[in-house]
Amino acid sequence: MAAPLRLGLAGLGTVGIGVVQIVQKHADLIAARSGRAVVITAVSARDRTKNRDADLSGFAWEDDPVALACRDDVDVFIEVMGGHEGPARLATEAAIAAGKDVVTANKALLAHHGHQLALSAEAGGRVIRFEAAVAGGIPVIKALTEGLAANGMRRVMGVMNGTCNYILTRMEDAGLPYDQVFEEARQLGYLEADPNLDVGGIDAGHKLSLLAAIAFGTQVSFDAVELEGIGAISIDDIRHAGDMGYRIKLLGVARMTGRGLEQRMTPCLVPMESPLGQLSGGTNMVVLEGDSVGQIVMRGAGAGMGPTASAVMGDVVDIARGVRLPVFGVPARALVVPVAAAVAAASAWYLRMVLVDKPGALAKVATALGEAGISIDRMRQYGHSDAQAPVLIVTHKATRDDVNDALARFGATGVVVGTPVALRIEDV
Ligand SMILES: NC(=O)C1=CN([C@@H]2O[C@H](COP(=O)(O)OP(=O)(O)OC[C@H]3O[C@@H](n4cnc5c(N)ncnc54)[C@H](OP(=O)(O)O)[C@@H]3O)[C@@H](O)[C@H]2O)C=CC1
Ligand SMILES: N[C@@H](CCO)C(=O)O
Repeated sequence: MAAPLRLGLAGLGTVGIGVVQIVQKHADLIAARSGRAVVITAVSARDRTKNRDADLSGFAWEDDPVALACRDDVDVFIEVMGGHEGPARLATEAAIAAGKDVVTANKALLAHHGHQLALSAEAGGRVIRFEAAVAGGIPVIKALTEGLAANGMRRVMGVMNGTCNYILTRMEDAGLPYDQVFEEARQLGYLEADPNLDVGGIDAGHKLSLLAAIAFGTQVSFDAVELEGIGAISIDDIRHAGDMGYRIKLLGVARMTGRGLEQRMTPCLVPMESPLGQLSGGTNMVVLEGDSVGQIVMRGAGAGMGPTASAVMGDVVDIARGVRLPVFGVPARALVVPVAAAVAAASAWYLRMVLVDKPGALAKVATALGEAGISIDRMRQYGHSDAQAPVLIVTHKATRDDVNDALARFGATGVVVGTPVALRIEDV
């Protein structure tokens, strides 16, 4: 049998301890599948005295993750600390410079620095693997990079932030407002230290930018992702969307259009009976569409100790087996700089507004839509006892610019109360 593959593990939190547990529990199985033993030689975290619910006595300790990354007895540096700057970036760069392969769960690091890291790693003949960084335990990177390698990808999309999906489904199931469910999620420990990473769509946007790079052979371009969080979604929208046969999801969509690369992570309506519409709780779902394979739907745990460590160790086993692929599927130097699509493709839209209940109000709104070039598909007015009427409109296909034009025209009608809500309906 070949010499053992030696791991240096930086980060002993949720994911790091999950990695330790898998290495210890499945040492024989991993050795059999890898053709060599896989061992942890050294670890690093901030606080050496912390009780970590795992036996770490057989591992050397480094206070500094950069020192860990450079140790002679480390072949693969596993970065599960988090953060796109500071120790995660420094130690990953040091590991590559020291000739180590890298496995990371850190989507923020790769969304911001993935291209440069990939160039450095590939120049030195090293690999960076990041299955755990996108949709946790779902092996979507492997599916896209390997199983679908012979497809021209049409679209990748998905619900890739479990916390947001938990919040939206809990609002619907319990009939609770956003603020209350957000607080519940905080108490359950679901939210990132900076909750805006979750509810602002940033975490999921990081993940989408990595999928888009592989799917379309482009340099990671997180800055070009259109981001909109779930903070403005009301229980009224969830109910009304349901009345029209839809569920609201924080949905990421990436596709290459004639106008450039479209990447957006925004709240969207999807048909209730679709796989995405049926996705409840903290689960993730990724949908991959290739020109030969058609549509593939992958569903599973997007976070948590076991699922995320499973993905990290899947990458480690690949390295132990000798699998060596370019970081983003094609050599980093061949990845093209994407042109960002200035306007996303047209889609149907859900519009919710409150109208002054007086003759001709609805006609004024319909005229404004017509003037903006938007055709109405369906419309619904709710019964009401006061002088203000809630109205829902589902449009035929329109661009965001058309919708913005219509919203501006609504203001001039004098019959729309407050700010209307406009949400894209994704054709899934
Ligand atoms: N948790 C999850 O379900 C998922 C996490 N990820 C990603 O995995 C990574 C790790 O997440 P998670 O395990 O949840 O994070 P945790 O906060 O649970 O753990 C982070 C670990 O990193 C250590 N650490 C932080 N800063 C330093 C430093 N300066 N020097 C040395 N060690 C440091 C911490 O040390 P100490 O314990 O001493 O404080 C801790 O052990 C992140 O990039 C995250 O986005 C990806 C998918 C899912
Ligand atoms: N905060 C993330 C963790 C996994 O990346 C989520 O809720 O999905």
